[in-house]
Amino acid sequence: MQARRGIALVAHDNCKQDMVDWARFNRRTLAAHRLFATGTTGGRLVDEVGLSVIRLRSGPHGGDQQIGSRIAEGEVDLLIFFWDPLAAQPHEPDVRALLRLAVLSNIPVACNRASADFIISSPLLTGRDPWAPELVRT
Ligand SMILES: O=C(CO)COP(=O)(O)O
Repeated sequence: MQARRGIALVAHDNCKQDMVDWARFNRRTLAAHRLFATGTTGGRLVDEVGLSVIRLRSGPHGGDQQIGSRIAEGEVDLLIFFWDPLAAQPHEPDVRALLRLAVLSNIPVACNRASADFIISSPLLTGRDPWAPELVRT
């Protein structure tokens, strides 16, 4: 049984469908952890994926800063943040501050699906031992 981790999920508007699809695919693993999300992202994860999520404010209204404070308090162990590289955000300073704090706190951060796939398949999250005898081909 894996330890229950705090996972923060955040996506900018053009990336929200990606986040929903990714979370749906990884629903079982995610559901075993304590999930935090910014407002709109969290709403979609609750409504469309059926996950239980601690919803904070919407990003432009302070949600990124709230996630940052949860990181500073040690409640968030990893951040999945699908930020949009093609659109300017009105709350860009908050986005930068969140990413800065995540790096400073040395928690894993995934900013796209490929990285998120690596992190979510970690034995630290799945509880599956990759060297378990039944998984090792001889
Ligand atoms: O803006 C965001 C992250 O910077 C995300 O906020 P929402 O999930 O409320 O759209």
